[in-house]
Amino acid sequence: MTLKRMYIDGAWTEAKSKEVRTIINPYNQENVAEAAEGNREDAKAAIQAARTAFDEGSWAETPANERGELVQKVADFIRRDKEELAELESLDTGKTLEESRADMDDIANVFQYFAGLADKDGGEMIASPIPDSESKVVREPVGVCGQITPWNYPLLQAAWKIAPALAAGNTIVVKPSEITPLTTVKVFELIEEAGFPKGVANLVLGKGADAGAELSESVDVDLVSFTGGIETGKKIMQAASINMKKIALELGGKNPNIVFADADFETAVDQAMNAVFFHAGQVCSAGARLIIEESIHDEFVEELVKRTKNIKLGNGFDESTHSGPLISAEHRDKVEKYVEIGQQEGAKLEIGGKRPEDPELQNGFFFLPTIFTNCRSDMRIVQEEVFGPVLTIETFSSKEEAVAIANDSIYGLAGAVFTTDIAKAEETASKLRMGTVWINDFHPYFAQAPWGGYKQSGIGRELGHIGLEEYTEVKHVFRNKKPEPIHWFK
Ligand SMILES: NC(=O)c1ccc[n+]([C@@H]2O[C@H](COP(=O)([O-])OP(=O)(O)OC[C@H]3O[C@@H](n4cnc5c(N)ncnc54)[C@H](O)[C@@H]3O)[C@@H](O)[C@H]2O)c1
Ligand SMILES: C[N+](C)(C)CC=O
Repeated sequence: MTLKRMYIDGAWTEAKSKEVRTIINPYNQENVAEAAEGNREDAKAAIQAARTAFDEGSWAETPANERGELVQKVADFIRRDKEELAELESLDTGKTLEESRADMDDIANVFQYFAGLADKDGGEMIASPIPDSESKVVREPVGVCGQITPWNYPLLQAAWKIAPALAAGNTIVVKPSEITPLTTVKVFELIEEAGFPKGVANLVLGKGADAGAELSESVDVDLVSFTGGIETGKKIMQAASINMKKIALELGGKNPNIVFADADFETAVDQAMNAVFFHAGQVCSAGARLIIEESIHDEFVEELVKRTKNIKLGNGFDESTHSGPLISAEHRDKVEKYVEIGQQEGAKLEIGGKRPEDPELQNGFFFLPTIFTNCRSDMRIVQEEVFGPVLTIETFSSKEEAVAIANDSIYGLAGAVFTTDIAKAEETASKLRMGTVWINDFHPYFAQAPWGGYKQSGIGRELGHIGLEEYTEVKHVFRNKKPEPIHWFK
């Protein structure tokens, strides 16, 4: 098995400690790769390489269209190597190959989008109120960016950070989740093939508390962008204060899905299933809180339960599989614990709530799709992010009540409303305190639209033109066209 290595200052390197981690397939726990397990020392070397490359200046000063051309090459290579990348992603995460292929399409689009944006902002002239002066606003790269990513969408979340940061002229150090590094390593091979100058893009592998913490603490890092859990996000925010580095945090969610009685029944049931059970619920924006109008509750639940019985868990490489396993034994323990909590709190278990008995699934970290009714907003199972295939169902009898329940959360990542009354949909959407609201749909995201959370779901936005702006500093340049003494101090 070839060792997956780090990419630091234009060279592939093992961990200074020589430590290695075995990467497993969560479907069957088979070893799929060995990866260098970096630590703080490796992260320091990567930060130093990025610092030198930035301070030396040639990357930031490379014409923006040329930076864009290199980023575009990565998009092209991802399309060329799509199948290999998709297979690696499915081996690493257990997600279905179909999902991984769709992720690779999205990822290539993200690189292409930011490649195209690289040279579109030429700055802005300001109407200066001071006679004989010129005032302009320009955007410049922030500097060295630390980028820390999670395991659920390993390459997608990395792409949302790598592509805009490089297009804007920053230098980067990426640290993927230690349990799912394979596609990020592969993309660094593509970055090398594209011909980025040495030190501009660096990859460090290893645990969050070591390599990741170094990225958030180092005074040589100017910006840290993190996608992951809320508790880690708090640590990163605190560590970032050491040198007031800029922060971008994409955190968790406990996302409401409001279904009015006048919604198209078939669409709403189908989408509610997909909202919560897609990728075994391991999606930040999973529709884990179904908030349904009382009058259709019983019929809706009956249909959901019927369809949930038919979800086929299995190997992501098998075309008949609907959903793969959870990522790890530890994560499945967490999901199980929440199911226990839900039952203790008085929620009614309608289906699931345990591991499958199918002998073929015993080596994987599988958990049955689970539905709870009789839920209330004050329950932990409703408030806390389970990040697994667990749906809670609450009811409402007025649109005001639906909004109040939906907003009763520390999170504000995403939510949806299903109704055939467009005025009601728009009014409800306007009252939801979330970064993304879908009307009669769930889950769409794309390179052109910003993504991020209100409240404790995060700080900042990725994607869209704002996703590029996050990687820039704004500078006002004022020029006196007729300089002369002002004689304030005589
Ligand atoms: N908002 C979004 O767009 C979005 C997208 C995907 C996932 N998520 C969230 O991610 C979470 C699941 O991912 P996870 O379990 O990998 O999250 P996590 O917070 O455990 O880990 C995320 C990354 O942070 C690193 N890390 C851990 N401790 C660290 C520390 N002290 N300092 C620096 N880095 C550290 C990890 O090694 C990993 O690379 C969920 O909460 C999910 O909602 C959010
Ligand atoms: C942001 N998204 C939806 C792609 C992945 C969240 O986990």
